[in-house]
Amino acid sequence: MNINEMRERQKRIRNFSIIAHIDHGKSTLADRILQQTHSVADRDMQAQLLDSMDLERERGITIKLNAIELTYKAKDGEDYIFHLIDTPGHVDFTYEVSRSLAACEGALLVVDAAQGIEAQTLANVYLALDNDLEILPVINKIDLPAADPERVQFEIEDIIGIDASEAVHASAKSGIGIEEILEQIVEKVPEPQGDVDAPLKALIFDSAYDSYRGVVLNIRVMEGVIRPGERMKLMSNGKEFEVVEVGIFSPSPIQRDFLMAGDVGYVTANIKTIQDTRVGDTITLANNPTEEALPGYRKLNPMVYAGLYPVDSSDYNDLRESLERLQLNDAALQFEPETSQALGFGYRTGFLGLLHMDVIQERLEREFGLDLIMTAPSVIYEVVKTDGETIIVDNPSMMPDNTEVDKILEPYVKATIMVPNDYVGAVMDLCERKRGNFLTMDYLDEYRVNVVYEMPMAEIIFDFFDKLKSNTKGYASLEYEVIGYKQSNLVKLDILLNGEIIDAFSTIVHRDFAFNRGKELASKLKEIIPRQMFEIPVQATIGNKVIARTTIKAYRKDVTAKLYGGDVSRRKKLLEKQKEGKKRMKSVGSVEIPQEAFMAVLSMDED
Ligand SMILES: Nc1nc2c(ncn2[C@@H]2O[C@H](COP(=O)(O)OP(=O)(O)OP(=O)(O)O)[C@@H](O)[C@H]2O)c(=O)[nH]1
Repeated sequence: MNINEMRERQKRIRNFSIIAHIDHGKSTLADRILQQTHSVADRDMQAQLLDSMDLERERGITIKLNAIELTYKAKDGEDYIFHLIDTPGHVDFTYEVSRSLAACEGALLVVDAAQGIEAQTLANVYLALDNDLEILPVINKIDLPAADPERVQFEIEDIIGIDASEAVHASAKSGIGIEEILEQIVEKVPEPQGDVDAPLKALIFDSAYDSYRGVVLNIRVMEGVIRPGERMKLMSNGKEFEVVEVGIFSPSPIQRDFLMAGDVGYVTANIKTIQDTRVGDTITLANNPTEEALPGYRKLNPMVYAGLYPVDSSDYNDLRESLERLQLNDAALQFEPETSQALGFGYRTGFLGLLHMDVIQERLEREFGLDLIMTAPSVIYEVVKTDGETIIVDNPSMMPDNTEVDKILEPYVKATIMVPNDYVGAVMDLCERKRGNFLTMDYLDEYRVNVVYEMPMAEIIFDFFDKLKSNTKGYASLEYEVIGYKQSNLVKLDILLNGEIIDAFSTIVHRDFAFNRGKELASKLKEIIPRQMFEIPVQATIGNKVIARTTIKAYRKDVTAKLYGGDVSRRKKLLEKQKEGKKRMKSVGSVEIPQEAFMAVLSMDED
């Protein structure tokens, strides 16, 4: 294809993503679009094709980026080339959203016709507006009896401030409005602007590792053309590689002769070391390089830290390799070696939030076959010692002795909670109990209120989100951003089993909560830790002071003994359950501790 043909082709490219709050129907709509453009034969159509990982399918959330090329024959008779770039919907993954938006010119904004706009929708819309994207509102689920598209249309205009008069009324589920959406993409999403004749400038927006092809880079070409056989250069480190293959996903990979300005596709170049490529980096050509790299991405720092330990210590190296793999396209995941007296060798691992943490743990277990113990998550504390030195503590067991601590500062967030009128009282109650300071409250319309609190992040990462959902029948939505550090009256709470401190159980708590939390934790552990051959005293302490004590009694007989002669299948089941439970146990000294125990601190009901 010559340059002029490429310029003609470029006019028919449309790059867009779909932004939506969780559950508003993004994946269902993406599937419909795929179906309508005949990218996938109906019989191959698995529900929710874009969510490629099993894990995503099970959880029903989208956590990895995906880009798919589709061909759409529009009413004007032309074939258009669509690149649909998927984005995750959860608050932890905002950074991935901004990554994919940087590769698009437009975005479909999907809003549930019954739920209306939620806090996270707003956050994503602002990201899209920051990236100068054309936003096409889609009011989805109009088939629901509770749908109120007029109200939602008004909301979009009123709250977001964009014109929604041409918002498509759609039902992704029943296939209503899909064609109208496709036509609007052709008409309203701008064609890509980059010069195909300029030196290559391509943005790496995602990557994955393939054992045959090495690192597979997902790129958006901004300017120029890239072809197999050329020498490409990574602008951040100057490393050069020979391009082996370029292509697109449709949704399975299809090789191409080139990718040009405006295209979204993949590149392989025999890149074997995952550390060589970084998401957000710019690719150019070695013999005709561009002068300036693309802006790249804002670097995100982890907010939450937890210890990750292999149940079987011989898996330690595998754990490191697996974490490196995941880090390849997840720069926010960070880790470094750590040693616990109780758990042995592992990694202190940093995450963006609890969901991110959960997803990483599950991927490690499922995709890499590792059995892991994870300790309770912690935020990062700033500790000013009595000798004037300030240290950073991301692991409660590393907190210096009380006598050496002058003051402890903890991260605070500004939490914006969008909630229907009726639940404002419940939300405020909860925020006050979680040490929140009220900031503002705005009525968005006659039904909904934005309640804004400033709160310690530690309270948010514990069980705030679950409590918020249960106290508002699931109607509240939450968004938060870190605003800085504040001094708090915090203490370290230790747990002793058999008279020995188990470092992995240590937590930092507010002094006012410490007594209750200690008591609750001790009695919870008594429930969770199975009885053993001997009696185990459980103590909660602050400094040297014991604030709570319970005892795990020794067991006397086979758990199934009393079922003898009775129902055999039940006995089998019980034994199987025991076996399963075993897998996730860690021997600490002479005590077997199940994974659940390390998370006990997260699910306490002391307040
Ligand atoms: N009634 C009705 N239900 C819909 C419609 N579109 C999607 N749903 C349902 O809404 C639920 C959520 O849809 P998804 O497509 O998984 O939502 P999502 O926005 O992709 O969610 P995440 O992947 O978690 O971000 C599913 O149970 C869908 O079947 C619709 O038009 N009408």
